[in-house]
Amino acid sequence: MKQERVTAVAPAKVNLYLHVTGRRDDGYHLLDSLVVFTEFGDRVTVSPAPDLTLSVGGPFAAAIPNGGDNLVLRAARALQQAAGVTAGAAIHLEKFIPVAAGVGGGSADAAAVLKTLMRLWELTLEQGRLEALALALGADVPVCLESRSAYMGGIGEDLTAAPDIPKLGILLANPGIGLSTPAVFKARTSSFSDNARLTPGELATRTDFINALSTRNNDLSEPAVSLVPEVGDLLVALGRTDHCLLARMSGSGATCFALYEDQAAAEKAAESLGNAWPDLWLQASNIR
Ligand SMILES: C[C@@](CO)(OP(=O)(O)O)[C@H](O)COP(=O)(O)OP(=O)(O)OC[C@H]1O[C@@H](n2ccc(N)nc2=O)[C@H](O)[C@@H]1O
Ligand SMILES: Nc1ncnc2c1ncn2[C@@H]1O[C@H](COP(=O)(O)OP(=O)(O)O)[C@@H](O)[C@H]1O
Repeated sequence: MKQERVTAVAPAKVNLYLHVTGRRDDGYHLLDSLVVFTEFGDRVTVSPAPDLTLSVGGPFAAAIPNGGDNLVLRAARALQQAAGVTAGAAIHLEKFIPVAAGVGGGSADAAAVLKTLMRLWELTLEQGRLEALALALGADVPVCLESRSAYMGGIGEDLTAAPDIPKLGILLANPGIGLSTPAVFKARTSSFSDNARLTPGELATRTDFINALSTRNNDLSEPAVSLVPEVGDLLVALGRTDHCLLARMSGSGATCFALYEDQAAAEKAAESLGNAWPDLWLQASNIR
């Protein structure tokens, strides 16, 4: 039956650890990261229409381009071309994820629009072609297609599903300052790190998992703090919230996260942190 309207959540991405393990000749960096997704995210809706159009709503609508530069329209056009589609679509994006924030908002939107348009246009695209199309849109788009916990290698295209990870609540916190991904990679001064995938034993219990994560890093937080010192203050503040298990920056920042036993503890932490730091953007959720 022809789809009238297809909706999907575009979940925020979090790098629980991120090691920079090398650099390619073209300047892209090789990564080793455990990537997870939150229950919180943007929302993408596509409906039949003769042309491709985009409308954007939600709290961060004004922070993204609403024309052809928007990743959502770039993704839709790339899919149209790859599959030889002549139909259009009216795309509506509700933007709840902060922008240029290290939580993959644009990548999640691009992945969600690929998935929803494939259903709307009743397309089957070979998985390898879809993944190549996703990677051409951004290094984080392939992992967002699955939106499941995964180890990410290469520049983002080498994905391995992660075993089940213990249930955890998460608090996302953003100081309201955008950080450019290339600028953060460029500001790195330290040497390359090793790959550091977790062993099955390190995933056995929540305590084992948190201990294991504590021995890994986000190699981009040092350069991010050098560019935006507020990120360092935020990490200290998150680490001091009641029952915080781990506080760290995600991706190239500036969003930081803290892990808790459940969402209720994350919500309590959000309340106390919000009182102390009123212009902070805060969102409690669970890891999916
Ligand atoms: C750092 C990460 C970690 O998950 O997340 P974010 O901070 O963006 O959320 C990602 O690798 C980002 O992915 P994404 O944001 O899609 O990157 P792209 O648009 O492809 O690349 C933007 C720029 O970042 C740098 N870049 C990106 C990925 C990578 N593996 N090495 C790099 O050096 C390059 O300078 C590139 O020109
Ligand atoms: N739909 C979109 N959502 C977010 N950012 C977008 C979108 N389309 C284009 N952009 C641009 O992509 C850049 C990266 O944004 P984002 O994906 O939020 O960053 P990050 O990967 O660091 O979380 C920003 O400069 C933004 O203007």
